Amino acid sequence: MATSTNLFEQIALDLQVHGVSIQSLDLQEPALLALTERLDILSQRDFHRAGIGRQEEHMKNEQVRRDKIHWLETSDTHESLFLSYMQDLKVYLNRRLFLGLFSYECHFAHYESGAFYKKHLDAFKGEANRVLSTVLYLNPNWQEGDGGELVIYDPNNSDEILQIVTPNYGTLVTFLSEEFPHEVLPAKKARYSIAGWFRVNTSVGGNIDPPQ
Ligand SMILES: O=C(O)CCC(=O)C(=O)O
Ligand SMILES: [Fe+2]
Repeated sequence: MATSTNLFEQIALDLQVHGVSIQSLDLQEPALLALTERLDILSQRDFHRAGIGRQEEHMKNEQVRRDKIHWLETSDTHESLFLSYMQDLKVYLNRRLFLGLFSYECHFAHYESGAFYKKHLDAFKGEANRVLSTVLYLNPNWQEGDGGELVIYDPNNSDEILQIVTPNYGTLVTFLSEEFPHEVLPAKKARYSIAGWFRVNTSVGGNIDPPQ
């Protein structure tokens, strides 16, 4: 935790001032190295098309997003290392910004060449309990021209581009889920990332949601 304190503080400041943060992890960070190792072990069979529902939803879904995902779980030692790193970030941000973040969930995402994710919000005001979105990129040597940029739009004018982020290895993007529309431009080669969400606890009547 000690070595990541500067980064966590920087993220807290960015969020406080801008609501969005673009930083880089230390490239020797064990949690990052663990993810790289895990990606080597996972096969394409471990990835599933994101958000598949009924057949017609599947068709609609295809127009919106084309990534394939694999959820992280604490039962895997590599995945667990990253989850506990994000747990540390959660504790830090709660202390620093009083966000009341309760849980974190995340998945690997694989965008094949040609895959994209159209402009969307990760949460809707008043409805969702997703508070903070995070995206960490796992692509060494991503070149200009490889596409796959994350485009973040102005919350007050969703046609106005705020930031264009190259999905470079170690880059960590954090933003307020209800505020910032964003999209992934078509990738021209395989693109890997971890997309995740911190949630608040929306328990009612003593039922804990999300479950711990
Ligand atoms: O991979 C990215 O850059 C963003 C992914 C995203 O927006 C999502 O999974 O909700
Ligand atoms: Fe998103």
